[in-house]
Amino acid sequence: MKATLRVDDISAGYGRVLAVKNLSLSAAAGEVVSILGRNGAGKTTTLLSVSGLVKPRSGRVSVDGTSLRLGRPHAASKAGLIQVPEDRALFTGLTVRENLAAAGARRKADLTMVTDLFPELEPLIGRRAGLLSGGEQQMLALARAITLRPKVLLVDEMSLGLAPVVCQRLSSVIRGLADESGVAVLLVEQHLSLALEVADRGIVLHKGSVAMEGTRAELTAKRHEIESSYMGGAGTVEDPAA
Ligand SMILES: Nc1ncnc2c1ncn2[C@@H]1O[C@H](COP(=O)(O)OP(=O)(O)OP(=O)(O)O)[C@@H](O)[C@H]1O
Repeated sequence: MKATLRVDDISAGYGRVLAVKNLSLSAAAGEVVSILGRNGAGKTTTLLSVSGLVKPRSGRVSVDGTSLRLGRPHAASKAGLIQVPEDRALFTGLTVRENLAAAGARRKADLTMVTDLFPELEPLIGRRAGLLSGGEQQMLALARAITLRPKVLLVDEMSLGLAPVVCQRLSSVIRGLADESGVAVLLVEQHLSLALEVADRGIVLHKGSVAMEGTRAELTAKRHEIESSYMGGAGTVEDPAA
């Protein structure tokens, strides 16, 4: 399968901390790839390296075979790499409609697309984002990213703090987006069963490196090992100079 997103041998970090080491991954159109691992394993840094918000020290990120200049978020989004940030980054004092407009989704077709995907948001369109529930806020954050028509959607910790039923709802939208619109998805997820349910493939990070990777079936067969060795507890990379 031809990769839409290809990440080759990237290393990235902060000061003396090397958070991601020689990491490679790919995602094809219509494929959902989960990035798993415990706190500090390097999942968010991987996404930020792809979306250009962190500049990797080395390596290559390409979309449809074209290399991107590293550390350029605007170029990354123009190339179709759209990130849903972990903290949702909504304007809480603005309405749902205004939040969408601020992201460039002003046309009627954009709003129709959002309410088709998330009918739950339709009656809330004039409500301030700060008054929405956590699940509704996450729907809005996801909707906002989708209206930018991503080739590759980068989703960070979507399920954090949300009820299981809301997580199921969000992951079914993500699955639908991949299946019906051919969007490639990189999904950072702490919730193993949710990640395995929605993903086609997954990679497990440990201390900034890929410790395991496989298809959903392969990772599901190893879920106990993943859980005991690579999820929960601290997996933070050590500062070599500390
Ligand atoms: N802004 C930063 N400055 C310095 N170190 C950082 C920064 N952000 C992350 N780190 C460190 O980089 C390493 C990887 O962090 P990262 O956030 O990528 O991991 P993660 O797997 O996404 O963890 P979490 O699930 O807690 O978000 C950790 O050691 C973390 O402490």
